[in-house]
Amino acid sequence: MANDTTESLPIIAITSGEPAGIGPDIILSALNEQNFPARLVVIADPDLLKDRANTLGITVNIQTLTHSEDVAAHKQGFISVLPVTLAKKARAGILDVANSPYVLETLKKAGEGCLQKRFDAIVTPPVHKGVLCETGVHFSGHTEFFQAQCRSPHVVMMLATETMKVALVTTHLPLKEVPAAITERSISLVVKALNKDLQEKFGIARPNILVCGLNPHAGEDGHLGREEIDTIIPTLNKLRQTGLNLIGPLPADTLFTPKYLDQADCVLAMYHDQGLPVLKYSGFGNAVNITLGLPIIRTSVDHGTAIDLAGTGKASNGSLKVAIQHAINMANNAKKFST
Ligand SMILES: NC(=O)c1ccc[n+]([C@@H]2O[C@H](COP(=O)([O-])OP(=O)(O)OC[C@H]3O[C@@H](n4cnc5c(N)ncnc54)[C@H](O)[C@@H]3O)[C@@H](O)[C@H]2O)c1
Ligand SMILES: N[C@H](C(=O)O)[C@H](O)COP(=O)(O)O
Repeated sequence: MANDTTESLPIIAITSGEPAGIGPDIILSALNEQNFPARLVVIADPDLLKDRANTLGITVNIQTLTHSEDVAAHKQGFISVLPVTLAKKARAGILDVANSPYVLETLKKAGEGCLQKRFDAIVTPPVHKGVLCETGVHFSGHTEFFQAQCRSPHVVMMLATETMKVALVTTHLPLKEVPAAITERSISLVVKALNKDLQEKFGIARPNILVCGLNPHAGEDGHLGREEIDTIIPTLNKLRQTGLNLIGPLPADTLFTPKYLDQADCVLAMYHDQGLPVLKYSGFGNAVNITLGLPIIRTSVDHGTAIDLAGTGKASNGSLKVAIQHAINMANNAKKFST
């Protein structure tokens, strides 16, 4: 039975991720190596975790919960599981579309639990977008999945290391669709949501946001593209008039240098592969992915399913540990704000 101290700990739901990937491996190793100051509920098939623990030679006590509320404070070596059953036994390293509904069900349960306040936050190990799409459901990312589930008008993907934060105007969009998606509306919604969450979730009173251009050399005065002149600059100017502290748009190739980064709390990139490769180069394996603009707290790892490493014991659990700790910190902060 939970005591007073236990009850003050946030309940963090952790989904299993793609069962053929490294999600189960890193959950087992992270929860086995470290005590987290929280109540952790892993939403997964308990047999998946037991099988993978055997494969990896990890000794862990896996307890199946009937009600998520019964979860005890996390202790190294103990894993509390809210069960969801796989359609087929998962094989490490071999994707099977038959298990895609299982993956979606774990996400759905985590989101519902958070919306119903049974969980304080969600942490998501990686899913494989391709095998989820093979079911016929279009799945472009957790970000968009939870946006739809929470009916949030606009969300922001932000990845962070200890020294750098990078947020995106567009998320999982084919490159050829990016220019049309860079509009006054999309930039304004993202900048406002980003500014608000940097203040409320990260305690930055007046965030400095460094904004990338879209085109090479930020359009070179219109000779290499007009999106800066037609859309980005006028939109940033309007936003500045509301008191926001925005720098740019600057050419993305030279913006990621200390001269500019030192002045900024966060970089806003126009598209996925403009911003994330820089962040991952600087901190892959220790960064966290945070979805801003949701009514719930959701963090994730900075890497994918690494199918080549599943079941080998070679996957790093660093980013998962960071994602869990961030979720705990954000949940504790949210509790402070609400009391
Ligand atoms: N949070 C998420 O759900 C998430 C994030 C990124 C990618 N993905 C998905 O993962 C799938 C595979 O993507 P990918 O191949 O581009 O990227 P990936 O991150 O799975 O793999 C890229 C490289 O990094 C290595 N790697 C990844 N994670 C590692 C870890 N924890 N420890 C050591 N090495 C690691 C892999 O072995 C591989 O060489 C795709 O479907 C993609 O959409 C999901
Ligand atoms: N864009 C993320 C990355 O490159 O790390 C990744 O695809 C995960 O996105 P979701 O959190 O939306 O699944």
